[in-house]
Amino acid sequence: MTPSPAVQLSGLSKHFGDRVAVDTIDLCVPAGMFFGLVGPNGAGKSTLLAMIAGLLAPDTGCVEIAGFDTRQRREQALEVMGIMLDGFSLPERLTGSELLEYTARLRGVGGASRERARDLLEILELDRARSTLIVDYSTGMRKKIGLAVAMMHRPRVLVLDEPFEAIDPASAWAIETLLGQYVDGGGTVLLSSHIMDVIERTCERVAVMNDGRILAEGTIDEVSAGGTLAETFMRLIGVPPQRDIAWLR
Ligand SMILES: Nc1ncnc2c1ncn2[C@@H]1O[C@H](COP(=O)(O)OP(=O)(O)OP(=O)(O)O)[C@@H](O)[C@H]1O
Repeated sequence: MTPSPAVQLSGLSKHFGDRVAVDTIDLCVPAGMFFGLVGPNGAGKSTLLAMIAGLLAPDTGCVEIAGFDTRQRREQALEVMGIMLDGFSLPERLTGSELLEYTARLRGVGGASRERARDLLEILELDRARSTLIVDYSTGMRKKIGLAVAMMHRPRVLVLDEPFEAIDPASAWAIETLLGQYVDGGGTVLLSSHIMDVIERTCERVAVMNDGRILAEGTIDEVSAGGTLAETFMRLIGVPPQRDIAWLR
């Protein structure tokens, strides 16, 4: 029997007033896939990911995570998912280790929690800040602890909104390796990013989004069509108009 797709979206839409943030999207992310979502600012990526994560109710359509409908079988869908979304608040008065211990208890990780927390803190180079409160973390450190929280219960599907934003190159490499291992072990990653070379290097498939719609979807080679992903992006989205600004000279 073929496994259910990790993420299946059918006719998903979301409006904010007159603005259509997500416009009737159908998308299938197969299990075991490293999948990238790219698009310009305001394309609707965060809105789409928030609906997938079950944190924003769609106006129309449905989301299934590993075969579980996020409305009808919400508990099961949330159980199999790890999420890191933009603007997700963290408990500021805990240290990174305390937050992972707390997450492990909430998620019922049990005896494996110490080893997992140690591995994640080490790989994400947060172990040196073991006793630092989250309120004192840098932006990049907050991203990294958010990723560790998402991974602690070893979910089947990881939904990550811009996990490489504000991350230094060495840490980005560590995160790429970590996510690569997770996918090699059968996990599914769905992430958004503005960093095209990371998407090209890590993802098997990519979707290009603009104005709430998916303009192209396929393997990196299919979507890039002999060029680079950045070139395809510019071709599909268009380049902002350029003009000479006299006062800059
Ligand atoms: N809570 C909200 N209320 C009103 N409008 C919103 C809200 N959230 C998003 N929008 C609008 O929906 C559209 C899509 O926004 P979204 O944040 O999903 O884009 P994005 O692709 O994630 O952008 P970025 O790359 O800049 O993070 C934008 O026009 C945005 O202004």
